[in-house]
Amino acid sequence: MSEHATSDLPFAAPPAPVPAPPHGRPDPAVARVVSQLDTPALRADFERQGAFLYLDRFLAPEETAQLVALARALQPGLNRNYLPGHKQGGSVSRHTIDEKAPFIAELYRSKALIGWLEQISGDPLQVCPDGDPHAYALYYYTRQGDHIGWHYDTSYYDGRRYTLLIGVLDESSCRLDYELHTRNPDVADEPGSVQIPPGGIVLFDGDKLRHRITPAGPNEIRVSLTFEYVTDPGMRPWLRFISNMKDAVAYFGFRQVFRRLLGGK
Ligand SMILES: O=C(O)CCC(=O)C(=O)O
Ligand SMILES: [Fe+2]
Repeated sequence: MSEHATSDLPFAAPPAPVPAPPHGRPDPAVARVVSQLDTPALRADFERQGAFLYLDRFLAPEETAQLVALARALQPGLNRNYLPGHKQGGSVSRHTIDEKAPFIAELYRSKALIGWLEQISGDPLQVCPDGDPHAYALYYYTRQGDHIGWHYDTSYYDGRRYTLLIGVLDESSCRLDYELHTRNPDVADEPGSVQIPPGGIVLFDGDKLRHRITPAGPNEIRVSLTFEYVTDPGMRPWLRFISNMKDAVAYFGFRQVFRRLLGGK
């Protein structure tokens, strides 16, 4: 079901060492960025689009460059999955990120970022519990046909689940296709399609946005970073089981998802 891939790198260079963090922490950089945005107008856009927002520019160039360097450095350790008809691609879980790319973990917890997302969504937001391998993760589309079929980012939590996608690398023809308002009988469905440039973002309520990533062509690469925030981090035990199984099979592999339960690293 999964393998460690090292042979599909479209880069000539050998894997780079994990780069040192840039000067300064991500939080002040995000604070600077969001202070320059017209947040009330963006909140209105989010509402009008049924809990969806796309910004082609968000992160500052330094933080974006850091993400690009980390994505390239972590690529050799990714976990590849193939679910016929639904998904093919690679991912790096929050556990690997914690070990090798703490800059990303810090960005995830940035108070300025979470505060801004709360303003846009209108919901008080919390980070996901430590055991959730999906709390923050990198997705890689590096082989021809890598894609994710139509789906919702269903919340298994007791509260709502928001997904923040951050564009990291896009040298691909992949598109994020989506349909707004599908769960709202009073508003007509509204299709759309974007590519997320490095440093751009997409924010949505996972239960409201039907979306997919179209298949990569040959010699293409796309990497996106996903952050998941919730309004209530409680989860019923059997839904936790389903969520863990989905993450093990579709994303990160059993070792990453169940390593705490199994007592391993
Ligand atoms: O790669 C992306 O940008 C989004 C992937 C996605 O929709 C998912 O894994 O649920
Ligand atoms: Fe998704």
